[in-house]
Amino acid sequence: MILRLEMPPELVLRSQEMKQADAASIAAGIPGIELMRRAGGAVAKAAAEMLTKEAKVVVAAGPGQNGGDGFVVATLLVRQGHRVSLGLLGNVERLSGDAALAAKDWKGPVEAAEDLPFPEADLIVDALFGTGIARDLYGSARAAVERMNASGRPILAVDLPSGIDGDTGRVRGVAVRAMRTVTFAARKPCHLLMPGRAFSGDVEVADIGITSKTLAASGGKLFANAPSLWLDKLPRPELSSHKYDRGHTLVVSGGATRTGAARLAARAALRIGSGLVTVASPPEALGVNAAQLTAVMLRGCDGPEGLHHILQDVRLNALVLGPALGVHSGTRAMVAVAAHARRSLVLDADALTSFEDLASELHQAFHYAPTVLTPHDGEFKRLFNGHPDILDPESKIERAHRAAVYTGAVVVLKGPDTVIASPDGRAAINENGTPYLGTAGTGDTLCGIIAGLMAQGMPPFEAASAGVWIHAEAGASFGPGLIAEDLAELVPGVLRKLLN
Ligand SMILES: NC(=O)C1=CN([C@@H]2O[C@H](COP(=O)(O)OP(=O)(O)OC[C@H]3O[C@@H](n4cnc5c(N)ncnc54)[C@H](O)[C@@H]3O)[C@@H](O)[C@H]2O)[C@@H](O)CC1
Ligand SMILES: Nc1ncnc2c1ncn2[C@@H]1O[C@H](COP(=O)(O)OP(=O)(O)O)[C@@H](O)[C@H]1O
Ligand SMILES: [K+]
Repeated sequence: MILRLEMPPELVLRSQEMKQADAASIAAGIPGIELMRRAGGAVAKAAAEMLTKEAKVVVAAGPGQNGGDGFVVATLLVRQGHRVSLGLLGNVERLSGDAALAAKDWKGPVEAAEDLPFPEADLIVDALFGTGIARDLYGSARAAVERMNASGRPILAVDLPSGIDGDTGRVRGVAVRAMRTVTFAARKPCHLLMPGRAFSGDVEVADIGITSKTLAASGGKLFANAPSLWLDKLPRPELSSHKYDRGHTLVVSGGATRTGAARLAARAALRIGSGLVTVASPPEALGVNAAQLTAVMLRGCDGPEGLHHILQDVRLNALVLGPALGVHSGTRAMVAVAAHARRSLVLDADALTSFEDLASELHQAFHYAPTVLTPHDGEFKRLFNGHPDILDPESKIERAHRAAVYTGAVVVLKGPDTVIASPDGRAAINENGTPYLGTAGTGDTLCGIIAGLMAQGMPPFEAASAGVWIHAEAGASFGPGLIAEDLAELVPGVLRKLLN
């Protein structure tokens, strides 16, 4: 992964926002057909890179403007000397707007999309549906997609793979499995969210003349998670810094047989730069924790009262609660103590599951202190069980956002496509992870990284986004055989790249 540190944050636009950006560009003087020609031109260029001379290209065009792009691509590839078959879903007379104009330039025959000779193609161009998909595919649309996939030939998708929902990344019945996708002006959520990301192949963003100002005015709150989003807020120790300037993170440990999670989080907090880190341990686990901690400090902590007592020390400015704490009322009471103490807080695992059916106790609970919740899907469902307004949206971004608004916390909804959502409407989608992160204890490490960043003064949305990215980058740099213990040790290498 190449770090592009000076880049502005990369905006991701939803279908409606993209439509608005198209309309604003047209109003500003770029005719719609010109945008379509540029879009088709970019796809034709990508196609040409994948083709040898006089190759056989099969273009499948849909009934909307995505199909219009397909007509432009077909026309350009014929001019370049390729043998092109074009098929349409529906008939040419029913095309409208710019797609109808683009179709006029096409001088070849128009076949039925579902009957195209896909198996004979050197390259298939998928221009069936883009951002305008409105329902699940059936009938001839479904047949065309199934035949395209069954051919085993390489597929280049126009804007997004047909059948994928642009905003959610969900498969609408069936979807094209593309080798490569050329999209326009900005990536759409489906290029980053699963399963759309997997269907998109390599994604390239073509500049079709829509300015970054227009894009920002049309969207502006959804980002691809990358250093450009938070690097300016990543803590760097000053020449004069001492450890107390770099924050003090407290991680609460589980009982005698459940202490590993806290130590994983604590070590990660130390590695990310928290000046001091303390594990708060139940009395019966002090021995086992003491035997395995060195730079991390240790204190006895007997339940919620013990935590309240420890937090009288105002230098303890960030907390991790949840990993291996146990699912019970005592854990809920500790969350209440922590929220009341108004320190930076990361809640994970049992601290979330302990509120199963009791999410209303967390309603607006975190408005007063920087708080990050880090549920995986299962924890999220348990936590918001009985809150269909939060659980039901098909978009992972929307679910995370609603949970953030409900609780007042930044929500990190984990997975291969982790979404970080702030109550203020900002959200980021992470994409630099690796499936090797799916191993016991990596979530505990993530908590420690985020808390350690907040301990150093990083605001919660940026700390969560940076933490998720650094964690994923560390995991990806190791790859096969990764275990949670490796992660904290890989953090310095990632930090070195970011801070140098
Ligand atoms: N000026 C613009 O707005 C530009 C638009 N562009 C292209 O336009 C696309 C968006 O165009 P549209 O909004 O027309 O949307 P689409 O072309 O993605 O699809 C809409 C069409 O498909 C039909 N449809 C939707 N779901 C269906 C289903 N399940 N089964 C059968 N038919 C279905 C709709 O009735 C409509 O005719 C973008 O993805 C992009 O490729 C580009 O040309 C760039 C410029
Ligand atoms: N397929 C995947 N690709 C990328 N990241 C993944 C994948 N599967 C899991 N992860 C990441 O691994 C971590 C697992 O956390 P979690 O489920 O809480 O595990 P644990 O409770 O064992 O610590 C999360 O950061 C998650 O985003
Ligand atoms: K498409």
